[in-house]
Amino acid sequence: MNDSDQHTPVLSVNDLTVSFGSGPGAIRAVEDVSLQVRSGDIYAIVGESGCGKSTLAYSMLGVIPPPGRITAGRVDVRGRDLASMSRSQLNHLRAAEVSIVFQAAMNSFNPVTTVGRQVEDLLEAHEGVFESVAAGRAHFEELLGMVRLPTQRIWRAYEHQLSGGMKQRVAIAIALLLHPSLLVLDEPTTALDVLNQRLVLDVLRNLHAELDLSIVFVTHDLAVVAELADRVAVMYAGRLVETGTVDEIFTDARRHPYVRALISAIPSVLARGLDVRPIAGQVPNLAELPRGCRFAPRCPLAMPICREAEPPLVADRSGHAVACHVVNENLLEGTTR
Ligand SMILES: Nc1ncnc2c1ncn2[C@@H]1O[C@H](COP(=O)(O)OP(=O)(O)OP(=O)(O)O)[C@@H](O)[C@H]1O
Repeated sequence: MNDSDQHTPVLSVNDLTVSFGSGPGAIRAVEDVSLQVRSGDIYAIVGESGCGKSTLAYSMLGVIPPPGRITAGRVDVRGRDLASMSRSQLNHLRAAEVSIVFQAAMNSFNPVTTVGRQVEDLLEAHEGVFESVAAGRAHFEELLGMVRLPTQRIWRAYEHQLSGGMKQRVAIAIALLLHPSLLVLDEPTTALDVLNQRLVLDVLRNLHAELDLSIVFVTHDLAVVAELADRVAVMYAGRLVETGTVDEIFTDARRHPYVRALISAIPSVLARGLDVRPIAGQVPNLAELPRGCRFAPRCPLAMPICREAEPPLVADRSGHAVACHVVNENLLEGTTR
Protein backbone atom coordinates (compact mmCIF):
# COMPACT_ATOMS: atom_id res chain seq x y z
CA MET A 1 0.00 0.00 0.00
CA ASN A 2 1.53 3.34 -0.97
CA ASP A 3 1.26 6.57 0.98
CA SER A 4 -1.74 7.97 -0.87
CA ASP A 5 -3.64 4.67 -0.43
CA GLN A 6 -3.23 4.98 3.31
CA HIS A 7 -4.96 8.34 3.29
CA THR A 8 -7.76 7.34 0.92
CA PRO A 9 -10.84 6.35 2.94
CA VAL A 10 -11.75 2.69 2.67
CA LEU A 11 -15.25 3.79 1.80
CA SER A 12 -16.60 7.15 0.80
CA VAL A 13 -20.32 7.84 0.36
CA ASN A 14 -20.82 11.17 -1.37
CA ASP A 15 -24.15 13.05 -1.52
CA LEU A 16 -25.89 9.72 -2.04
CA THR A 17 -29.60 9.49 -2.81
CA VAL A 18 -31.25 6.09 -3.31
CA SER A 19 -34.83 6.05 -4.60
CA PHE A 20 -37.52 3.41 -4.86
CA GLY A 21 -40.06 3.89 -7.64
CA SER A 22 -40.45 6.85 -9.93
CA GLY A 23 -42.84 9.72 -10.47
CA PRO A 24 -45.03 11.13 -7.70
CA GLY A 25 -45.02 7.85 -5.71
CA ALA A 26 -41.21 7.64 -5.57
CA ILE A 27 -39.54 7.65 -2.19
CA ARG A 28 -35.97 8.46 -1.26
CA ALA A 29 -34.92 5.79 1.22
CA VAL A 30 -31.51 7.49 1.48
CA GLU A 31 -31.19 11.20 0.74
CA ASP A 32 -28.09 13.28 0.31
CA VAL A 33 -25.96 11.14 2.62
CA SER A 34 -22.20 11.59 2.87
CA LEU A 35 -19.85 9.69 5.14
CA GLN A 36 -16.34 8.37 5.11
CA VAL A 37 -15.06 5.17 6.65
CA ARG A 38 -11.34 5.24 7.32
CA SER A 39 -9.06 2.29 7.70
CA GLY A 40 -9.61 0.73 11.12
CA ASP A 41 -12.94 2.44 11.85
CA ILE A 42 -15.84 0.64 13.48
CA TYR A 43 -18.67 2.72 12.11
CA ALA A 44 -22.30 2.38 13.30
CA ILE A 45 -25.34 3.48 11.34
CA VAL A 46 -28.20 3.81 13.78
CA GLY A 47 -31.85 4.78 13.63
CA GLU A 48 -35.42 3.61 13.93
CA SER A 49 -36.94 1.05 11.59
CA GLY A 50 -37.52 2.23 8.02
CA CYS A 51 -35.09 5.17 8.19
CA GLY A 52 -32.89 3.81 5.35
CA LYS A 53 -30.07 2.07 7.23
CA SER A 54 -30.14 -1.20 5.27
CA THR A 55 -30.51 0.60 1.95
CA LEU A 56 -27.44 2.67 2.79
CA ALA A 57 -25.51 -0.49 3.76
CA TYR A 58 -26.49 -2.26 0.52
CA SER A 59 -25.40 0.74 -1.53
CA MET A 60 -21.90 0.30 -0.08
CA LEU A 61 -21.55 -2.89 -2.14
CA GLY A 62 -23.79 -1.92 -5.05
CA VAL A 63 -26.40 -4.51 -4.02
CA ILE A 64 -29.47 -2.27 -3.61
CA PRO A 65 -32.55 -4.48 -4.10
CA PRO A 66 -34.59 -3.56 -7.18
CA PRO A 67 -36.46 -1.34 -7.86
CA GLY A 68 -34.08 0.75 -5.73
CA ARG A 69 -31.44 2.76 -7.57
CA ILE A 70 -28.93 5.51 -6.98
CA THR A 71 -30.48 8.73 -8.27
CA ALA A 72 -27.74 11.09 -7.10
CA GLY A 73 -24.24 10.92 -5.68
CA ARG A 74 -21.79 8.04 -5.64
CA VAL A 75 -20.05 5.43 -3.53
CA ASP A 76 -16.27 5.02 -3.78
CA VAL A 77 -14.35 2.06 -2.40
CA ARG A 78 -10.68 2.96 -1.96
CA GLY A 79 -11.21 5.88 -4.31
CA ARG A 80 -12.93 3.88 -7.08
CA ASP A 81 -16.53 4.71 -8.05
CA LEU A 82 -18.70 1.58 -7.79
CA ALA A 83 -20.86 2.78 -10.69
CA SER A 84 -17.87 2.77 -13.04
CA MET A 85 -16.96 -0.86 -12.31
CA SER A 86 -17.65 -3.78 -14.63
CA ARG A 87 -19.64 -6.75 -13.37
CA SER A 88 -16.49 -8.81 -12.84
CA GLN A 89 -14.77 -5.96 -10.99
CA LEU A 90 -17.86 -5.64 -8.76
CA ASN A 91 -17.89 -9.38 -8.10
CA HIS A 92 -14.25 -9.26 -7.10
CA LEU A 93 -14.82 -6.19 -4.92
CA ARG A 94 -17.79 -7.76 -3.10
CA ALA A 95 -15.86 -10.82 -2.13
CA ALA A 96 -12.32 -9.65 -1.66
CA GLU A 97 -12.54 -5.98 -0.58
CA VAL A 98 -15.94 -5.26 0.94
CA SER A 99 -18.03 -8.10 2.25
CA ILE A 100 -21.51 -8.05 3.74
CA VAL A 101 -23.36 -10.14 6.29
CA PHE A 102 -27.03 -9.59 5.54
CA GLN A 103 -29.69 -9.15 8.19
CA ALA A 104 -31.15 -12.48 7.11
CA ALA A 105 -27.75 -14.23 7.50
CA MET A 106 -29.55 -16.76 9.64
CA ASN A 107 -31.55 -17.88 6.62
CA SER A 108 -29.00 -17.39 3.89
CA PHE A 109 -27.44 -20.86 3.98
CA ASN A 110 -28.28 -23.49 1.42
CA PRO A 111 -30.26 -26.03 3.50
CA VAL A 112 -29.26 -29.06 1.40
CA THR A 113 -25.50 -28.41 1.34
CA THR A 114 -22.90 -28.56 4.10
CA VAL A 115 -21.07 -25.43 5.19
CA GLY A 116 -17.86 -26.97 3.81
CA ARG A 117 -19.36 -27.50 0.35
CA GLN A 118 -20.58 -23.88 0.30
CA VAL A 119 -17.11 -22.67 1.21
CA GLU A 120 -15.54 -24.84 -1.50
CA ASP A 121 -17.98 -23.42 -4.07
CA LEU A 122 -16.92 -19.92 -3.07
CA LEU A 123 -13.25 -20.83 -3.32
CA GLU A 124 -13.78 -22.35 -6.77
CA ALA A 125 -15.64 -19.24 -7.93
CA HIS A 126 -12.71 -17.11 -6.78
CA GLU A 127 -9.92 -19.32 -8.02
CA GLY A 128 -6.55 -17.68 -7.64
CA VAL A 129 -7.13 -15.98 -4.28
CA PHE A 130 -5.54 -19.02 -2.62
CA GLU A 131 -2.92 -21.38 -4.01
CA SER A 132 -5.38 -24.24 -3.77
CA VAL A 133 -8.82 -25.11 -2.39
CA ALA A 134 -6.99 -26.82 0.49
CA ALA A 135 -5.19 -23.57 1.35
CA GLY A 136 -8.53 -21.73 1.26
CA ARG A 137 -10.04 -24.37 3.50
CA ALA A 138 -7.17 -24.00 5.97
CA HIS A 139 -7.80 -20.25 6.07
CA PHE A 140 -11.52 -20.80 6.65
CA GLU A 141 -10.72 -23.14 9.54
CA GLU A 142 -8.51 -20.47 11.02
CA LEU A 143 -11.43 -18.02 10.73
CA LEU A 144 -13.77 -20.53 12.41
CA GLY A 145 -11.36 -20.57 15.33
CA MET A 146 -11.44 -16.77 15.44
CA VAL A 147 -15.25 -16.75 15.58
CA ARG A 148 -14.98 -19.43 18.28
CA LEU A 149 -16.51 -22.36 16.46
CA PRO A 150 -15.33 -25.99 16.30
CA THR A 151 -13.71 -26.53 12.91
CA GLN A 152 -14.54 -30.14 12.00
CA ARG A 153 -18.09 -30.05 13.21
CA ILE A 154 -18.94 -26.84 11.33
CA TRP A 155 -17.30 -27.97 8.07
CA ARG A 156 -19.60 -31.00 7.92
CA ALA A 157 -22.70 -29.28 9.30
CA TYR A 158 -25.96 -28.55 7.53
CA GLU A 159 -27.86 -25.39 8.36
CA HIS A 160 -30.43 -27.15 10.57
CA GLN A 161 -27.60 -28.45 12.78
CA LEU A 162 -26.50 -24.92 13.72
CA SER A 163 -28.05 -22.62 16.31
CA GLY A 164 -28.87 -19.01 15.42
CA GLY A 165 -25.75 -17.72 17.14
CA MET A 166 -23.56 -20.29 15.33
CA LYS A 167 -25.09 -19.41 11.95
CA GLN A 168 -24.33 -15.75 12.49
CA ARG A 169 -20.68 -16.53 13.29
CA VAL A 170 -20.37 -18.94 10.34
CA ALA A 171 -21.78 -16.18 8.11
CA ILE A 172 -19.12 -13.81 9.46
CA ALA A 173 -16.35 -16.36 8.81
CA ILE A 174 -17.60 -16.92 5.23
CA ALA A 175 -17.78 -13.15 4.65
CA LEU A 176 -14.12 -12.89 5.71
CA LEU A 177 -12.89 -15.82 3.62
CA LEU A 178 -11.34 -13.83 0.78
CA HIS A 179 -9.55 -11.26 2.98
CA PRO A 180 -11.85 -8.22 2.65
CA SER A 181 -10.60 -5.07 4.37
CA LEU A 182 -14.14 -3.83 5.11
CA LEU A 183 -16.95 -5.88 6.62
CA VAL A 184 -20.52 -4.52 6.48
CA LEU A 185 -23.04 -6.11 8.85
CA ASP A 186 -26.79 -5.47 8.83
CA GLU A 187 -28.20 -5.82 12.35
CA PRO A 188 -25.54 -8.34 13.48
CA THR A 189 -27.04 -8.95 16.92
CA THR A 190 -30.75 -8.36 16.46
CA ALA A 191 -32.06 -11.91 16.19
CA LEU A 192 -29.80 -13.26 18.96
CA ASP A 193 -30.31 -13.87 22.66
CA VAL A 194 -28.28 -11.78 25.09
CA LEU A 195 -25.42 -14.29 25.51
CA ASN A 196 -25.01 -14.75 21.78
CA GLN A 197 -25.17 -10.97 21.26
CA ARG A 198 -22.29 -10.57 23.67
CA LEU A 199 -20.32 -13.33 21.97
CA VAL A 200 -20.80 -11.77 18.51
CA LEU A 201 -19.68 -8.37 19.83
CA ASP A 202 -16.55 -9.94 21.36
CA VAL A 203 -15.81 -11.80 18.15
CA LEU A 204 -16.20 -8.63 16.06
CA ARG A 205 -13.92 -6.65 18.38
CA ASN A 206 -11.25 -9.38 18.11
CA LEU A 207 -11.54 -9.69 14.33
CA HIS A 208 -11.21 -5.92 14.04
CA ALA A 209 -7.99 -6.00 16.02
CA GLU A 210 -6.48 -9.20 14.63
CA LEU A 211 -7.32 -8.81 10.95
CA ASP A 212 -6.88 -5.05 10.70
CA LEU A 213 -10.48 -4.94 9.57
CA SER A 214 -12.71 -1.89 9.12
CA ILE A 215 -16.32 -2.51 10.12
CA VAL A 216 -19.60 -0.79 9.25
CA PHE A 217 -22.68 -2.06 11.02
CA VAL A 218 -26.33 -1.15 10.98
CA THR A 219 -28.34 -1.29 14.18
CA HIS A 220 -31.34 0.11 15.99
CA ASP A 221 -29.73 -0.81 19.33
CA LEU A 222 -27.90 2.03 21.06
CA ALA A 223 -26.33 -0.33 23.57
CA VAL A 224 -24.56 -2.11 20.70
CA VAL A 225 -23.38 1.24 19.34
CA ALA A 226 -21.94 2.19 22.72
CA GLU A 227 -20.14 -1.14 23.05
CA LEU A 228 -18.72 -1.64 19.60
CA ALA A 229 -18.51 1.52 17.51
CA ASP A 230 -16.00 4.31 17.50
CA ARG A 231 -17.84 6.46 14.93
CA VAL A 232 -21.59 6.85 14.49
CA ALA A 233 -24.03 8.17 11.89
CA VAL A 234 -27.61 8.68 13.08
CA MET A 235 -30.30 8.52 10.39
CA TYR A 236 -33.81 9.89 10.50
CA ALA A 237 -36.29 9.40 7.63
CA GLY A 238 -33.55 8.83 5.06
CA ARG A 239 -31.19 11.64 6.05
CA LEU A 240 -28.24 11.90 8.40
CA VAL A 241 -29.10 14.02 11.41
CA GLU A 242 -25.83 13.62 13.31
CA THR A 243 -22.38 12.11 12.77
CA GLY A 244 -19.44 11.96 15.13
CA THR A 245 -17.46 9.82 17.51
CA VAL A 246 -19.25 7.67 20.05
CA ASP A 247 -18.20 10.10 22.78
CA GLU A 248 -19.59 13.07 20.90
CA ILE A 249 -22.89 11.37 20.15
CA PHE A 250 -23.44 10.19 23.70
CA THR A 251 -21.97 12.99 25.77
CA ASP A 252 -21.42 16.20 23.80
CA ALA A 253 -23.73 19.02 24.89
CA ARG A 254 -24.23 19.89 21.22
CA ARG A 255 -26.55 17.15 20.00
CA HIS A 256 -29.51 16.74 17.70
CA PRO A 257 -32.83 16.79 19.64
CA TYR A 258 -33.69 13.41 18.08
CA VAL A 259 -30.45 11.87 19.33
CA ARG A 260 -30.97 13.46 22.71
CA ALA A 261 -34.48 11.99 22.88
CA LEU A 262 -33.23 8.54 21.88
CA ILE A 263 -30.57 8.55 24.54
CA SER A 264 -32.72 9.98 27.31
CA ALA A 265 -35.34 7.33 26.53
CA ILE A 266 -33.00 4.62 27.84
CA PRO A 267 -31.88 4.42 31.46
CA SER A 268 -28.29 3.53 30.68
CA VAL A 269 -26.68 3.20 27.28
CA LEU A 270 -24.35 0.61 28.72
CA ALA A 271 -27.20 -1.64 29.82
CA ARG A 272 -27.57 -4.61 27.48
CA GLY A 273 -30.36 -5.27 25.07
CA LEU A 274 -31.93 -1.84 25.08
CA ASP A 275 -33.52 -0.84 21.83
CA VAL A 276 -34.11 2.56 20.38
CA ARG A 277 -37.39 3.17 22.16
CA PRO A 278 -40.22 4.95 20.43
CA ILE A 279 -40.35 8.62 21.26
CA ALA A 280 -43.49 10.75 21.06
CA GLY A 281 -44.95 10.88 17.55
CA GLN A 282 -44.01 8.80 14.53
CA VAL A 283 -41.32 8.70 11.88
CA PRO A 284 -42.92 10.39 8.83
CA ASN A 285 -43.98 8.36 5.83
CA LEU A 286 -41.21 8.85 3.24
CA ALA A 287 -43.89 9.42 0.60
CA GLU A 288 -45.42 12.31 2.58
CA LEU A 289 -42.57 14.16 4.21
CA PRO A 290 -43.26 17.36 6.11
CA ARG A 291 -41.80 20.61 4.83
CA GLY A 292 -38.55 21.71 6.46
CA CYS A 293 -36.92 19.48 9.06
CA ARG A 294 -38.32 15.94 9.03
CA PHE A 295 -38.08 15.76 12.80
CA ALA A 296 -39.85 19.10 13.43
CA PRO A 297 -43.32 17.58 14.04
CA ARG A 298 -41.84 15.60 16.98
CA CYS A 299 -39.29 18.14 18.14
CA PRO A 300 -39.72 19.98 21.45
CA LEU A 301 -37.32 22.73 20.32
CA ALA A 302 -38.80 23.40 16.85
CA MET A 303 -38.75 27.02 15.71
CA PRO A 304 -40.69 28.49 12.76
CA ILE A 305 -37.69 28.02 10.42
CA CYS A 306 -37.69 24.28 11.20
CA ARG A 307 -41.05 23.98 9.42
CA GLU A 308 -39.74 25.89 6.42
CA ALA A 309 -36.19 24.81 5.55
CA GLU A 310 -34.35 21.50 5.67
CA PRO A 311 -31.41 21.99 8.07
CA PRO A 312 -27.94 21.25 6.65
CA LEU A 313 -25.41 19.09 8.51
CA VAL A 314 -23.00 21.55 10.13
CA ALA A 315 -19.71 20.27 11.56
CA ASP A 316 -17.79 21.86 14.41
CA ARG A 317 -13.98 21.98 14.42
CA SER A 318 -13.62 18.37 15.51
CA GLY A 319 -15.90 17.18 12.71
CA HIS A 320 -18.93 16.44 14.91
CA ALA A 321 -21.84 17.29 12.60
CA VAL A 322 -25.46 18.04 13.48
CA ALA A 323 -28.38 18.89 11.16
CA CYS A 324 -30.53 21.13 13.34
CA HIS A 325 -31.39 24.83 12.99
CA VAL A 326 -31.66 25.28 16.77
CA VAL A 327 -28.37 23.59 17.61
CA ASN A 328 -26.48 25.25 14.79
CA GLU A 329 -27.82 28.69 15.60
CA ASN A 330 -26.27 28.21 19.02
CA LEU A 331 -23.00 27.03 17.47
CA LEU A 332 -22.85 30.23 15.44
CA GLU A 333 -23.45 32.22 18.63
CA GLY A 334 -20.71 30.20 20.34
CA THR A 335 -23.02 28.56 22.86
CA THR A 336 -24.61 25.14 23.18
CA ARG A 337 -27.78 23.97 24.83
N1 LIG B 1 -37.41 -3.34 -2.09
C1 LIG B 1 -38.03 -2.20 -1.72
N2 LIG B 1 -39.06 -1.70 -2.44
C2 LIG B 1 -39.67 -0.55 -2.08
N3 LIG B 1 -39.33 0.19 -1.02
C3 LIG B 1 -38.33 -0.26 -0.26
C4 LIG B 1 -37.62 -1.48 -0.56
N4 LIG B 1 -36.66 -1.66 0.39
C5 LIG B 1 -36.77 -0.62 1.24
N5 LIG B 1 -37.76 0.22 0.86
C6 LIG B 1 -38.17 1.44 1.54
O1 LIG B 1 -37.02 2.16 1.90
C7 LIG B 1 -37.17 2.70 3.22
C8 LIG B 1 -35.95 2.37 4.03
O2 LIG B 1 -35.87 0.95 4.23
P1 LIG B 1 -34.60 0.28 4.92
O3 LIG B 1 -34.87 -1.19 4.97
O4 LIG B 1 -33.38 0.76 4.27
O5 LIG B 1 -34.71 0.89 6.38
P2 LIG B 1 -34.06 0.37 7.74
O6 LIG B 1 -33.75 1.58 8.52
O7 LIG B 1 -32.96 -0.57 7.45
O8 LIG B 1 -35.26 -0.39 8.41
P3 LIG B 1 -35.30 -1.81 9.15
O9 LIG B 1 -34.51 -1.66 10.38
O10 LIG B 1 -36.77 -2.01 9.41
O11 LIG B 1 -34.73 -2.79 8.15
C9 LIG B 1 -38.44 2.13 3.81
O12 LIG B 1 -39.40 3.16 3.88
C10 LIG B 1 -38.89 1.09 2.83
O13 LIG B 1 -40.27 1.18 2.64
